[in-house]
Amino acid sequence: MPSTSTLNFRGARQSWARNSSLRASLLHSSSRSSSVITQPNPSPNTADEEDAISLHDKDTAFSYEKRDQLGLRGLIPPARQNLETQLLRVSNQLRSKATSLEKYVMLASLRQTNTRLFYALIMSNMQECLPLVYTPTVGEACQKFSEIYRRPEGLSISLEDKGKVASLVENWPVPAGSPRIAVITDGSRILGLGDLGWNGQGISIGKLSLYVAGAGIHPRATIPIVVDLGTNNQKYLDDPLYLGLRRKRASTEEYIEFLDEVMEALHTKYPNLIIQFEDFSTENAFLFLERYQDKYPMFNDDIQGTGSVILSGFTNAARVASKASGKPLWDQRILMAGAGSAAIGVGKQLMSFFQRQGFTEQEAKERIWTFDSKGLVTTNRGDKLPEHKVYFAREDNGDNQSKTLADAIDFVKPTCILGLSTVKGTFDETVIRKMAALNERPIIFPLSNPTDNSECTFEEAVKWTDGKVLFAAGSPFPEIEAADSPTGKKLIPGQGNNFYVFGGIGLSGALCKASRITPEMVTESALALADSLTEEERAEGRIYPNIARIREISRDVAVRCIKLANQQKVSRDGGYTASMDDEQLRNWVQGEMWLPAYDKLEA
Ligand SMILES: O=C([O-])CC(=O)C(=O)O
Ligand SMILES: [Mg+2]
Repeated sequence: MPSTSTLNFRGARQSWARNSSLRASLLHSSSRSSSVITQPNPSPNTADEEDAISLHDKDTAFSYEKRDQLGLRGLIPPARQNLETQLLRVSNQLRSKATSLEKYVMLASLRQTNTRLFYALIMSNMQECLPLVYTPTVGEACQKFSEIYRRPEGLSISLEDKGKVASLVENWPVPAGSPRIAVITDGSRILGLGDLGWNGQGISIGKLSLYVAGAGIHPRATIPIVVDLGTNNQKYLDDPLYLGLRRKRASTEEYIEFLDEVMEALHTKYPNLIIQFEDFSTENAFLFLERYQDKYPMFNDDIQGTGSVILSGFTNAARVASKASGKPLWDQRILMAGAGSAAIGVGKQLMSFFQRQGFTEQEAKERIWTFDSKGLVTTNRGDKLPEHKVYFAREDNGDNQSKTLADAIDFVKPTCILGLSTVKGTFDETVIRKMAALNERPIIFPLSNPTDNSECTFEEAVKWTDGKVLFAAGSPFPEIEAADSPTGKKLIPGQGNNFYVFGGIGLSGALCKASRITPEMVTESALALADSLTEEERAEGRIYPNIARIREISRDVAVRCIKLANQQKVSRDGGYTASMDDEQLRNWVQGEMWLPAYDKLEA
């Protein structure tokens, strides 16, 4: 093992030091421990002694006996404090920070120094912490990732490593078979912020923090990955602090060859690893999904995860809208502002809403319109459409070439508009008022992230529809109190963000050792999410469940996806999960979810 120069406690004894090597301490792993995964489906969550040490200090929670054993007497303040007291301290510290970015930096350093305390903190207050660890703050953090960098937290695989990726993967400090989930990005389209190059590493880390907090994946069983194929962001290329490769992005051929090597290396080393593709630019997102989905257990979060969550929120919103208008549930017309990876993914998922009600594929497709920067996407508008836009391109528009969204609304008469444009203000007053005039309960989902890119705010949507809107955004917005609400009732904005499902999808794949993440599993995740809304939540006007229940939701999504994986024969757990009834499966999944406790080692 490397030297002990990075020890938190330099004087600690060898036994402690062994687990505090550079790699172990930076990456939350123990090179000795093999407790993460053995056969057939062990709990990775046993908080044994080694685990506690490798997941870092319990600090003042160590008993005096333990301090003696580890050579820590005198290196920790005399007080013995449990997790709750430590939580109080870090919550206060967090609240004392002035900006969201400072809070992000503080939380990241807590994740690196006391992993359990970090997760205990965010799980104890999802509402406050989620926007700091994830959207929207993670967007700013990625933009400045090279500036705020302290220490490595994931794998960086760059073009410089071509031909050596397999040996690079060997450097990841966990035993073979252990990691369960990787999130991989090339940084080329981070949220709605464009090409951030290597700085996209922050999105892999953020998503995996949610995998742990929201789906109970063991922190050590996660691998955040950035593949660095250069960047076309000149600002970074000129910035001396930028930590990525200083070159323009590689050609598509080079790209494919390199990604093939990366996927092969990861899969060979970790055959059960579920690989989530995140924030690849549209063309590459589709390209790699098509290339790998029948070969590896992988999925694309922006195409499939977002599609699933919107299908779920739309289904719940359509039920409310149909009740209010007295029109049939299927009587929906959807106009999407945007035609990138998320938009097409959402469109394709939404088709299953119509197909489940008896529509053919063609009929379902005809209830969906796309609109991009050049106007309504049609086959006769005179430009060459990229392949992914062709599917939803209209042929039935006659002479109509709506150039503005307002024109398109007049033409399409939608019941629902979805914002996937990354352009703030796309849903302006004219657009929103038109939707309110057309519909009893207009469905308006401004989905672009982070908050600054949202097509409209919750307040605007409420104001311009007199509170009639059925709303979900990609990023969080504050609730509107009864006193300020045009309806006299408290209004709660939905957050149609893929975090509702990606954790459950990934968890299902990891637990049943799925050989593939099938499109049907993704659709199942949407149905499970829609079904998870309780009567109380419906009565509160929600179309998505309260995020505080994310663990329960991830469990239920995982259970449904595992059952489908068994039916589709893509699970590879030797019939282990197929042998369980529903309740057994639910309890087993629940038991597999890691909890950030100090457990028996607590003082
Ligand atoms: O990360 C998020 O908040 C949702 C997402 O995948 C994206 O916007 O690319
Ligand atoms: Mg994304």
